[in-house]
Amino acid sequence: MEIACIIVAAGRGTRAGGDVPKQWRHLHGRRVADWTVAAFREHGRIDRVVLVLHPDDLGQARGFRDVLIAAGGATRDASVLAGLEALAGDPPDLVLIHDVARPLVGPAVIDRVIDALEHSAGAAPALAVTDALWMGDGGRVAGTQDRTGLYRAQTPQGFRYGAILAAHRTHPGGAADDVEVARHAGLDVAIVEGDEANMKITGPADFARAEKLMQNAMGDAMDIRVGQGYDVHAFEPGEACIICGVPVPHDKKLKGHSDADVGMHALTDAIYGALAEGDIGQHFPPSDPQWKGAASDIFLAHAIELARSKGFELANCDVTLICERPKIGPHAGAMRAELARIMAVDAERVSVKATTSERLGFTGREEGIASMAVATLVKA
Ligand SMILES: Nc1ccn([C@@H]2O[C@H](COP(=O)(O)OP(=O)(O)OP(=O)(O)O)[C@@H](O)[C@H]2O)c(=O)n1
Ligand SMILES: C[C@](O)(CO)[C@H](O)COP(=O)(O)O
Repeated sequence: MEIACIIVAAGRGTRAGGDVPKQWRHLHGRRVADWTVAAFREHGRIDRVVLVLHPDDLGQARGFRDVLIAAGGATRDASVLAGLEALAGDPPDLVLIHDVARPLVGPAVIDRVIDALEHSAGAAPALAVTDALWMGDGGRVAGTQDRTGLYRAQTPQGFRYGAILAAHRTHPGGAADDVEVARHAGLDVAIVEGDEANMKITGPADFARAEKLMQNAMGDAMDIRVGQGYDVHAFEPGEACIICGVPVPHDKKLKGHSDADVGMHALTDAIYGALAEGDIGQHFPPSDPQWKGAASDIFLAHAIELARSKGFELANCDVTLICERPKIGPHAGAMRAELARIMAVDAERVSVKATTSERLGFTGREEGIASMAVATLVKA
């Protein structure tokens, strides 16, 4: 049974406000979209993830690995249809459709939806309404509404792929969700238990609520790991050194099998160290010709993905570069930003600093650069 997930992320988040659409704002150190994508990529039963982006946001696609990107439409249902069409060439058996704005979706809700699809053409999580319901008019109560049998709908909403594709293709548009589209096409939809934590970030105040829920989820079973890394590369004739992903003009370059990015190598080793997963040489042997001249972001991205696959997030990292020259200070901000981009974390969690060795030893003689790094990983 092949299962795909479509995450719709092409909305503009007008009700949430802010300088950027809500899916690109940070929550507990990562973008909302990163949390949502990770919830499905790290769920063992989902084979493929499609992320539907607004055409103006397609540049964000490079921040996601092993995710199929589709361009969304002007409405939520147009974006869902774009995601479904992106799978049509190689159709899955089942598809789950989820709002990017629900980053706190947990594995149990996803499992309940998938399990219900064994016996139903559609299944979706919901919570029974427990508050009294009123009609309002001009700030006054104008009537009451019986809440019996009423539910608050959540996502992911799951369906047999062929049936929901056909339903969306023929729907006139304007549906609030995919259950409405499915029911319009005569499909039966089962209700499974939702989760209060699976809230949708809609208004400005929802960020604070989501942050609190995220902190609770992280704090429940705190598992903290610390790792250190150390690396050295010698100079050779050249015009620039690549350090923490940033080309720094110099009258020498660093010598190595890859791009010799001494800072990024130390940080990568710190992450492997925190995971007790050996070191960079074990994962990317220098004897292997495919890593010759490789950009070191591959190594760092691998280490952080390994951490995430084990349920860890980077709490912070600190890289120290030891050299007389080139001067690191003017480039430290760009280095932090680049390391943060590769690891998909907030730059505020990434430190890059430098020191000299007071002209002592090999760094003092300007024969090369040394780097030390520390990384802290936290498991939710
Ligand atoms: N044209 C659209 C509109 C919405 N969505 C997605 O549908 C989900 C639910 O929509 P909502 O919370 O309303 O998000 P926005 O449309 O972004 O918010 P707003 O209505 O406040 O602008 C979100 O994941 C949103 O990105 C989409 O993919 N394409
Ligand atoms: C699909 C949905 O999340 C179900 O609750 C919701 O209807 C979509 O968001 P919107 O605020 O209604 O656009």
